[in-house]
Amino acid sequence: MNAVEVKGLSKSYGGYAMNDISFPVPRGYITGLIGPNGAGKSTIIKAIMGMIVPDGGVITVLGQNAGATEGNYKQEIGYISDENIFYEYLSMEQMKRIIAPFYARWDEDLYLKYMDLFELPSRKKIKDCSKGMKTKYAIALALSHHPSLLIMDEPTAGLDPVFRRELLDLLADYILEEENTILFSSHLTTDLDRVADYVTFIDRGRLVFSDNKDEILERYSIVKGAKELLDGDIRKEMIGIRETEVGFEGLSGNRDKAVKLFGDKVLYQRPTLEDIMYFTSKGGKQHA
Ligand SMILES: Nc1ncnc2c1ncn2[C@@H]1O[C@H](COP(=O)(O)OP(=O)(O)OP(=O)(O)O)[C@@H](O)[C@H]1O
Repeated sequence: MNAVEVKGLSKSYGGYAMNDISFPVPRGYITGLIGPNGAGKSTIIKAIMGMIVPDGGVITVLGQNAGATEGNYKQEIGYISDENIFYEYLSMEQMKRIIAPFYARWDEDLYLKYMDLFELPSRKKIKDCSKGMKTKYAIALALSHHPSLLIMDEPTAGLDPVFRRELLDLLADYILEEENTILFSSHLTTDLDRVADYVTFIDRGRLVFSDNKDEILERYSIVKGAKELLDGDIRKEMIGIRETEVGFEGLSGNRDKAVKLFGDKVLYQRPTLEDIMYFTSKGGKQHA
């Protein structure tokens, strides 16, 4: 079963168009939403949260239509925005007192545990918090009402490497519990390399793929070879190519086919999500 289903989503703004995006967020797993700056990740997340009205498509969240006013499915969602959505002039404690009553399953002890764990001073005004502190605060609030679906828009962007790791451990614990689900958007893909089960990749408003992460990393391959091998055949097979002084490095979307075509004349390496994002975006631009 899917916690979220996005079907045929489209949305345009001035010079930007997102067209016919469909992907699932399977229940019980971590799905990463990746893409370069401006790809449309926040637009998709806002549409899932019912915060913007799409031009077309249907989004179901925990069995309800996104944006539906009836029902209380939002009780089940912990949302971490990439923007500050709190009243800046309030302290963290004052803001919490406004937010907590909206949630039937608010757990004050759990909130205090996270505030302590994240070393957040509750009397500090939100405007005086660093970017990382604000993110930690948003995470504490989001987790303290026992959501079954955690939707995080670029949560690791302002965090130091130590806390980033702690957060990933925390998410790993969260996902162990019952049927909890995470949708996690980021252009910093190393975190998702580590924790995602499924990955949806958006590039300039179009869906590149949405699949099991391990299958994606098996299917794609980095291909490295000497410059003299770089002919039309190789170029045609590659999603993107980077030429260096001595040779080339490219990305193939089909490792088996590349091996059949080029045999042992080139080297094959398992890519990272960042490699896939880099070559797809760059390759796409070069051939546009
Ligand atoms: N309210 C708006 N009005 C006009 N254009 C918008 C609006 N919101 C988003 N856009 C445009 O839509 C496109 C996608 O933006 P979006 O914030 O979804 O990208 P993103 O993938 O989240 O990027 P980033 O990684 O930089 O946060 C961009 O070109 C952006 O300028």
